Amino acid sequence: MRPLLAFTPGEPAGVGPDLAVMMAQQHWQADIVAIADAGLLKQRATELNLPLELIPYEGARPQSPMQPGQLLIKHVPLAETAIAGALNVANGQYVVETLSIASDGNLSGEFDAIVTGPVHKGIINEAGVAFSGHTEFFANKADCSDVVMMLATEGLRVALVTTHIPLAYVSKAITPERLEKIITILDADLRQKFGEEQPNILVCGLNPHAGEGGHLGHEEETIIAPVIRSLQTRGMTVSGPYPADTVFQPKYLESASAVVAMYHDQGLPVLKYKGFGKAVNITLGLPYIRTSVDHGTALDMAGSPAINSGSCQLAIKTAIDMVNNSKL
Ligand SMILES: NC(=O)c1ccc[n+]([C@@H]2O[C@H](COP(=O)([O-])OP(=O)(O)OC[C@H]3O[C@@H](n4cnc5c(N)ncnc54)[C@H](O)[C@@H]3O)[C@@H](O)[C@H]2O)c1
Ligand SMILES: N[C@H](C(=O)O)[C@H](O)COP(=O)(O)O
Repeated sequence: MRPLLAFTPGEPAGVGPDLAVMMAQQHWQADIVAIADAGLLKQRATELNLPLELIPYEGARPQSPMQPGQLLIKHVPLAETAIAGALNVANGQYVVETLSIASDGNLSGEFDAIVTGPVHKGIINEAGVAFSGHTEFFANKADCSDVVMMLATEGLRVALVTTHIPLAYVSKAITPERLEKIITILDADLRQKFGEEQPNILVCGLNPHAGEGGHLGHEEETIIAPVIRSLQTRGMTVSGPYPADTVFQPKYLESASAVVAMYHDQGLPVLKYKGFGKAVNITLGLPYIRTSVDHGTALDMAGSPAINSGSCQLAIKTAIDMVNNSKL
């Protein structure tokens, strides 16, 4: 059976609606349902001068695949007409509503995966919804206390121990329990969803030079190294803590399945420098598959044919591959 994916374009003033129109021009080995305002997608198709026939999705898988230029749509109305590039707090709830529908549909088994376009975290908060990111939102909706944000590009995967929290909170958030859960989820999903027989996981330290033997911080000696030793005794191939400024070199990465970074901006700038526009964001540990683009709302590019849709294409392809791998 062909996978059925839910696609949420995200922020209506950003590039997400354009990405929905662009990806509808391609033939996919899956059926894709956009969960969005139908008029918004039509408007962007006109701005991009691309054909778009929206086929209402009634809850049943289509009999035959969509043709290029066609897209299944589950219509969710905007509060106000969206203007490309102009955030509107009135539409903040709309974005959250599309994510909720996608989440519910995946939890019930209606969809096989969610692929998300970029949201603007700030405007959703201004709309009165406490929101730090899709990762945390979907984890909460699925009642998962721990999930893993992993970004992947050719030759590098980076998984994060902490995600969207202020830097000032990071050290306290790195507990032995959390670190052990994150690496355990990563190891399990690399096996189950990426077909790795014995994942090789490299773990960064938190402090400069991985604490320099305790002279520049103690988290390596008190938390990270003991967790690594404990996981090694459980048969995992996990090593570190490595200084984050030296681990990202071919000597280490050539045999690595993933690098575990302690916080968002320890790992993601390296990943995005290597592969921005060619990377995918994957949430591990959810009861369903979720992938996303590697970029934000790019308000300055909304409605422009110069948008790079590479990451969106990779996010869809990765979701399809993961669904198919999970069925093996
Ligand atoms: N997946 C997501 O939902 C996601 C990911 C990252 C950031 N964000 C959010 O996006 C908002 C804006 O963040 P930002 O400005 O730091 O990053 P951004 O990725 O939106 O933009 C950074 C730069 O990259 C360019 N760019 C980004 N995507 C592009 C594309 N597909 N094609 C061409 N150029 C592109 C932009 O024009 C801009 O110059 C923030 O609210 C942030 O939290 C969301
Ligand atoms: N941390 C992600 C990135 O930098 O690409 C981004 O903010 C999206 O995260 P969510 O998938 O949790 O929204």
